[in-house]
Amino acid sequence: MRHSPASDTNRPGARNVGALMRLLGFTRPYLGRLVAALIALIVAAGSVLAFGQVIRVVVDSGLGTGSVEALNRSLVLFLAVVVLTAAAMMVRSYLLNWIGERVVADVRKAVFERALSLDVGFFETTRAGEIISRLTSDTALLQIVVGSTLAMSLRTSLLVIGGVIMLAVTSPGLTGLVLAGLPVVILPAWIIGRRVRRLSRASQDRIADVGAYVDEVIHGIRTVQAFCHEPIDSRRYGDQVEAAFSVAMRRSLSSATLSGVATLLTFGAIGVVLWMGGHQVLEGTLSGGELSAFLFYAIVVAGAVGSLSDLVGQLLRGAGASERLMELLEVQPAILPPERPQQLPKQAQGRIDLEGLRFVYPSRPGTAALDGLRLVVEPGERLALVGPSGAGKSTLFQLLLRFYDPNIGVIRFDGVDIRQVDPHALRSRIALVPQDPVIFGANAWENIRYGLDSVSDADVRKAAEAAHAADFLDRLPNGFDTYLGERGVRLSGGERQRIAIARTILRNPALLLLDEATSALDAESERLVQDALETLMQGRTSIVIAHRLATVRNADRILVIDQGRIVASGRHEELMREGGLYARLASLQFHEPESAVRPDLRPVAGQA
Ligand SMILES: Nc1ncnc2c1ncn2[C@@H]1O[C@H](COP(=O)(O)OP(=O)(O)OP(=O)(O)O)[C@@H](O)[C@H]1O
Repeated sequence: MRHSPASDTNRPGARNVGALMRLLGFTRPYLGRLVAALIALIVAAGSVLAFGQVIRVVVDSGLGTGSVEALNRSLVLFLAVVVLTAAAMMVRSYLLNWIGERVVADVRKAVFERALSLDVGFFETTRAGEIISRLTSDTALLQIVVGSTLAMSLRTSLLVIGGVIMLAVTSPGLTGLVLAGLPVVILPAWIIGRRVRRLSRASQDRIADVGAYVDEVIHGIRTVQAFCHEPIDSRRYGDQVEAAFSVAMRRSLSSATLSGVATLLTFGAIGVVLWMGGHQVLEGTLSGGELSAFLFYAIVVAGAVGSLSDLVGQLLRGAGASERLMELLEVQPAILPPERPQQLPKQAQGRIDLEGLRFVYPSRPGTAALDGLRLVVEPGERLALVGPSGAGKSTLFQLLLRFYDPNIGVIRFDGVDIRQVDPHALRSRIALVPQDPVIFGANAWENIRYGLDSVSDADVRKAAEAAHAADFLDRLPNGFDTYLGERGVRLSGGERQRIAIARTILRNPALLLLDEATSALDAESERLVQDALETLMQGRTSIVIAHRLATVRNADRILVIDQGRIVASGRHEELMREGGLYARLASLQFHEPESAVRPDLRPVAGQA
């Protein structure tokens, strides 16, 4: 099942509630703590309600009888209830927060693990930012919902129900009055509350816009400065900040109005109760203690009802967030290991067999990226792929690594259909050196080792030496310990390639997939990279997307690919003699001094 992620987190409804229920499934391992937390929650809510009775006792028995001893006794009772309430609240708060944090940690790990297991096709249709926002802001929202909102809603509901019962017990007459007047208090608060919620959401969205803009500008700072784009960015950013400010101010105004109106109505209503209750006390139909208790319950219920609408809003937001997360958890990878994976031969050879391969990218159903490819690559063979842009060369690499499965045809690696093999087993025998290798935010040791934790420092150094990377790494401020990557030392194109080559040497793959850099390196760097590649290719099968004359000259065989088909194959000299597409491409593509290409094959105006 493939999902295209929903972006609306606030849509209430059955699916949201369902997602929230699935989220609750994550609390199952912590059932014991959950039950303890619920007990603490009920005790805390109960003891808050008990306060009303304690107040009644203090007023009627303590103050009303005029006995010091009775007052002392009632205060001891008061203290006992205070201690019980405080202890229950503490336990509730700790346990629920613990569960909230735990569930969020578990959800984060589960979602990340799922994201890592998905096929590359998924990442083509889903923006990285979308997944990151799910892992960070959605899980943060969940933490609040699981750790507090759910509990607060339960507690508030208990308080409302319990409070109304206690009101009725204390004075049925006054309760009827309060219930009749309740809509007058709740309705305006509810209407303004909705507006506040809508504006908070809008304000969050504006802030997210501001964040996204900063991210884009900072990442592209070189382009921004090179094009003197600063004043424009500054102005656009300023506009966005002002937009965020203006929404925030509208929200603040509504929320200030809400608290003013709520205070006015609640206390006004309490004034009315006090006035009517006071009359009943004067008439002797109600005791002072009962009136105090009644007021206490009225305040508790009013406060609880007031916060319920907020809590429901938060719950819905949390439900939206959990829906987004659960959706990601349910995506099934398109590339899965078979149930009973076949083993590759123990001794890797690096033989490849492509049989009638046809592949269409799911997002481009109209055109075949590869069409009827038939090919055998012998162990140790050096194959160069040449073809115009968009011919399907990188696509072939993607299929060999089983990032996609072909629509028709079979790929065999050392005689075994790669669909019958665990993708990890297959990929551990293949190494890809991309055009622009990724350098991670770690030191050189980690960058070269990249997951092969058992490899010793001495072996890492040996690999770096073979890749001609040791010299420049040693010259860095802290040698191999220097932090590389985006926030560390920036490396030149040739240096990055040599690190990638060292990384590959350590892996000792049977098949090497190499996408040569299109950008020309300076002569010295070029020689070092070529030299390192030469070492790397010794004794393994290699398929190279060729952009260098030296590569095609040294290749055992060159395949010319055009529009997903093999249109010619042979050695450099043969293909040059044939003329045709290869000769034309050779003159255009290979980064070599002009004199290295036959003069008659230099691009002719209009021919490209
Ligand atoms: N992920 C993708 N989704 C849809 N179409 C794709 C995808 N990747 C490549 N294509 C299309 O498939 C065709 C073959 O692309 P491919 O990247 O294999 O070409 P290439 O020979 O490697 O080109 P270049 O030398 O420019 O890298 C092109 O038409 C390209 O637009």
